[in-house]
Amino acid sequence: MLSRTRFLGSVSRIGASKRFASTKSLKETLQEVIPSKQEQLKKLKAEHAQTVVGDVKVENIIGGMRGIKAMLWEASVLDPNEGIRFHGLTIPDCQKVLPTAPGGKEIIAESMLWLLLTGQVPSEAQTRQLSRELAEKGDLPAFVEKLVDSFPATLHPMTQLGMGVAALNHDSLFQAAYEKGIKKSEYWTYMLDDCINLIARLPALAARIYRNVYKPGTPLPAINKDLDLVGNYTTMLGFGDNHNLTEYLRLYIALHGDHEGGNASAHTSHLVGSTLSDPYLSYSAALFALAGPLHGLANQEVLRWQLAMQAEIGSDVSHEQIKEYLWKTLKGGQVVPGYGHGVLRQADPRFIALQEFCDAHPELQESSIIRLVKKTYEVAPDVLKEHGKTKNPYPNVDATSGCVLYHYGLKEFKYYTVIFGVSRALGALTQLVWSRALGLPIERPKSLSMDALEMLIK
Ligand SMILES: CC(=O)SCCNC(=O)CCNC(=O)[C@H](O)C(C)(C)COP(=O)(O)OP(=O)(O)OC[C@H]1O[C@@H](n2cnc3c(N)ncnc32)[C@H](O)[C@@H]1OP(=O)(O)O
Ligand SMILES: O=C([O-])CC(=O)C(=O)O
Repeated sequence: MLSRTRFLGSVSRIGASKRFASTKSLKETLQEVIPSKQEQLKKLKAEHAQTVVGDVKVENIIGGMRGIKAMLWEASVLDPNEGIRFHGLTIPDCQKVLPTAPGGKEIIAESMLWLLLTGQVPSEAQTRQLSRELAEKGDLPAFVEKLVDSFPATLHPMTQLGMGVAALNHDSLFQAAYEKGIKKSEYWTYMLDDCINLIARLPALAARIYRNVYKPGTPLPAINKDLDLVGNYTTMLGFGDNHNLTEYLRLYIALHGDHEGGNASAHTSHLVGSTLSDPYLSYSAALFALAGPLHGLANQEVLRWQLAMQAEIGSDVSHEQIKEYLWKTLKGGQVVPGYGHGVLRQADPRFIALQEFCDAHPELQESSIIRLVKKTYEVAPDVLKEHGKTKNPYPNVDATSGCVLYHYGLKEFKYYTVIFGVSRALGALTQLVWSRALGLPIERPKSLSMDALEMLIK
């Protein structure tokens, strides 16, 4: 198991620029950071355009492009064994240096967003300033409220979220400016404004969907200008008085924010954005990728699977009983949800961080579903190794994320991927700003038919 202590040494490697951000606003900070990144890209193009950094095998082409280094993504890089680093910072590094909410211990969305966008650790004051800006911009336009209210409660919450986000493009500043005719060098500023407006509005949209589907007729509280984004989100969901759930959601939303660029949701937003679609349309598309059970929807599937296990074999079970249940799932031709990964080859450090949250909260240690998740983790890797198919027999973040929500009373698991969707905006939208600041082109890889591939091989 990867331990938190294993990572602590890396905090000392954080560069001075990352530790001491100035008092400038987010836009001013980006204005300062962008020229050196533009210069870095110019140099890479001039000096290394023809340098080979990998080769493409037939297995990559027919295997979901796994392993091909083919995208620029600034905010985070994923190592198969160590997991994610955000601008070089591991999760424990971030837990040490990123500002939390007043009275809270967990990283908040605003400090993670600042880090992702600028590569700098924000000060407390900058974090609060961003919280206020997001709260001030958080209300939904009336027509979007009406649209969401018109959806049948039977429409999956992720479909509702994607449609709501797409409709918000009515107010896209980038699209309006593009129509007027702005210079390429100005694209990123309008992108940034759209991205901030979208992130600000996600809690109200996502909470409205929750209320409509699961708590119809209950009043949605107004946004509190003195609360952070997730504090407001939890309050609007109706769980504002549960401090531990609020803290858990802060951590959850910060950690799920970015996972480099190749994952299906981030890649989708990058692809759509590369056509100069605005951030609302780009991120709406990303949400529909996140809604697949092999990706974000796995957190709903994990809970469904763990509850079915609990119903069949009980809560107080032996390793042997869990092993048998795992084999039953595998022999039934199904995947074990929450295990395996396209890149990771060790337990996901996000999983570890969420498990540590559970270990630090006595009410979670006593929870039968959390105990079952932990016990499953003690057995599943060996079973998956013996099964011999998956390249990574270890848990990913989804193996535990939904089960904690369930324990805290947020039991409607079809809603869980919506929370992931509120989070993934941090990283996907960050890259849209950077793609425009760096002037990246439309994405258009080459495809081949099997006949064409065979000709190439000959
Ligand atoms: C936030 C996230 O998106 S994290 C991922 C969430 N998804 C899940 O937890 C769903 C379960 N896991 C999976 O389906 C896969 O591991 C994925 C989709 C995450 C990664 O897929 P791949 O990169 O193709 O995995 P890999 O190369 O290891 O797959 C090889 C084989 O092992 C199988 N396999 C992979 N993971 C599992 C698993 N958890 N249980 C059973 N079989 C598995 C694959 O289905 C594949 O079988 P096939 O050859 O019959 O097609
Ligand atoms: O990286 C991936 O492919 C899937 C994943 O864990 C994420 O997107 O958070």
